[in-house]
Amino acid sequence: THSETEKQKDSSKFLKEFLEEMKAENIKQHLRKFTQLPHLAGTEQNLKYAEQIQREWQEFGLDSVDLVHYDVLLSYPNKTQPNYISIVDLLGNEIFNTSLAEPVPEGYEDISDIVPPYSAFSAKGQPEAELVYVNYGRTEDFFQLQREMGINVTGKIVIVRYGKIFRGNKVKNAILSGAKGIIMFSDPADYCADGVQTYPKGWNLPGGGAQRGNVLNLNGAGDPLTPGYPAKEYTYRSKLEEGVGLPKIPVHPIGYHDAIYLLKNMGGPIPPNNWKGALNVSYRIGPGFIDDYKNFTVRLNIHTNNQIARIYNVIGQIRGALEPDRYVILGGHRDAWVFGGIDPMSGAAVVHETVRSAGRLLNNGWRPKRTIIFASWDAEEFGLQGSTEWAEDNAKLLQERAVAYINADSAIEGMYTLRVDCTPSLHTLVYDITRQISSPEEGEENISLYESWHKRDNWTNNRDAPRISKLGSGSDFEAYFIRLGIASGRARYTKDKKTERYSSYPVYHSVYETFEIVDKFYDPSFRRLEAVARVRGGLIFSIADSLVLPFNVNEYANSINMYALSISQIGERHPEQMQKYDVSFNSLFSAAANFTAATSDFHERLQSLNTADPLQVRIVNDQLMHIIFAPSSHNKYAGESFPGIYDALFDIENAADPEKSWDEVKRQISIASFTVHAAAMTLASAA
Ligand SMILES: O=C(O)CC[C@H](NS(=O)(=O)N[C@@H](CC(=O)O)C(=O)O)C(=O)O
Ligand SMILES: [Zn+2]
Ligand SMILES: [Zn+2]
Repeated sequence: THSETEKQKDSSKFLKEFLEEMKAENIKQHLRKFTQLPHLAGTEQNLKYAEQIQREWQEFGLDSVDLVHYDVLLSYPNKTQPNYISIVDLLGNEIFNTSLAEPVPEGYEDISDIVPPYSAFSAKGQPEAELVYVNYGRTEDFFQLQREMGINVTGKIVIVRYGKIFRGNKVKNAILSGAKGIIMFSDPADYCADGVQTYPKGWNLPGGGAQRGNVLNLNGAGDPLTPGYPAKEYTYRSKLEEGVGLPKIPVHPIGYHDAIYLLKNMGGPIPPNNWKGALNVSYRIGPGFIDDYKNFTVRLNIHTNNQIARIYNVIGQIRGALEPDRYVILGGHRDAWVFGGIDPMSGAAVVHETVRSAGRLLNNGWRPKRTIIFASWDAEEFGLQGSTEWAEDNAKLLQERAVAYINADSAIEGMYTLRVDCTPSLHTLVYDITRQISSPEEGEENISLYESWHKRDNWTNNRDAPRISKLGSGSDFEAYFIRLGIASGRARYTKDKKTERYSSYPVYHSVYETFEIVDKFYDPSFRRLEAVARVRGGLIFSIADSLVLPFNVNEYANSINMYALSISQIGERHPEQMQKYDVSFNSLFSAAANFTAATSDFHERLQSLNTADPLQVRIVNDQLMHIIFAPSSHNKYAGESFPGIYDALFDIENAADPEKSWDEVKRQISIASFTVHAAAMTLASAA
């Protein structure tokens, strides 16, 4: 009886109510409530928070809320044998030791169970060697050290600064270069913004602060002992030492007060200027110390234990009224290194308010067409464990039924504007939603978030719209986007990338990530978090409640053509080899052209779709469900398009066997071409 237009009107009425209901003040209370105590994955307190979230989501009115547990490999410092780094003299006497903990922020002096800074999953050991400084420890930095400076790090301990790429890639590069240990430090150049004071007077990292984090190279494996399968009680586990992605050498993080002692006495060549940080040292490369330090070396003392622990996901559901077997997922992690004031609880507080608002709407008679799943993941900091295990556990169902995944990790990393990374088919929806949300900025009450974002971060190349980036990895969407191919996205408030060059945010993964750092500096009005809640919530609502999925396949075609052009341009840098080995991108270009034709044909048919025929609508929606991408092999945080071709072309000018390397390029081009053709076929008319 209710015509489609009537239904559409109801849905947009409910969407408006849903967004209005989310309040800054509530988000502030949620954040305060869940950041008073350290809640590291695998600890009692993190289970208590899981049970509290389960209770409150039930009270908010969700249809069901369950705790789902897995037994995964985690990693903790040894409480009786703390980790530290020493400078030792010829007799092995420790003449300098790094700190064992960060100075506790005021107001938190009575808190116990603050895990000291450590590199989770580091190997145990006490290697002793000369230091070599290798900038950010990126692939290009090690190339420069070895190829231009002729310095070999075999048997040495490398010291690198945090920033630019995922720390697991730095460790992998050090191992591949033969180092027997690696130290990572936070340099003020990367973890202190100009003109800002250190916490608690400002939001910069204090000299005694350090960045915790895992140093795995999992390539999506989740639990290192049960790759590909959920870590349930019955699951077969490999031996501890055979776990996937575990580093073979000791790793440890330090702050810049300690780093100065290790760097200031180093000898060897002065580095290029772009290797220099902001400390008052020469950043000489080594190996080893000079002057009265010349007989001293450095020793890592790492006693960290890898151990299996139980983790808990909270899974809440609102059953769909029309298509209960189609899932829209909003997932963010709950486990923190310490208090998690930004990472992840600024995101978890946003999820809490989204669930509360959805529960209110359910009470007022609304029910989404498709099922909405809310997830509070555990052990994300230990390698995306909770989200990956649940994806492995439910792979079959999710492959067939999940239509979209929106991530809900930290909701703020800066005070400048919105940041969105998502699959191309979601671009149009993101712009549509942000036009319906008011800007959170002072004095911008009458303009939309879209306009505020557009003004501050316009797409640089040929496009007059707010910039949207490719998805990388480094958070819980990985298994859903990369492994299961589900359309995914993430949104948060960010810094001005044009000026603020430091990496992530200064207090990232330190004890100084408290409720206060958000309340005093990042978002005193909590309007920014309210705006992010409305973006994430608006996406979930629209995808769950629309008749035809709001995915724009033409956006997809534009991106595929752009990616094909840019990957071919990397190949074209070597015209003679391409000629010699008969390498061509034509098959990729014609696949992209075929895909473009299929998407515009599909878009045409969509205009004349008989929306009153549920079967026709279902067929079209199923075609809209599936997509292609992967994290960069050199930086897990970065997204790479046509990653197979990109990796085959990487550094090919230095290939040991050019014919073999160019042959691999040809193989990867054909795989990519097939994948694009397959995507085109899913869109072809089902008749
Ligand atoms: O193991 C992984 O893949 C990532 C784990 C963990 N991710 S996280 O710090 O919670 N997420 C961060 C990662 C990042 O800085 O981009 C974020 O999304 O802001 C990390 O980067 O140490
Ligand atoms: Zn984190
Ligand atoms: Zn996080």
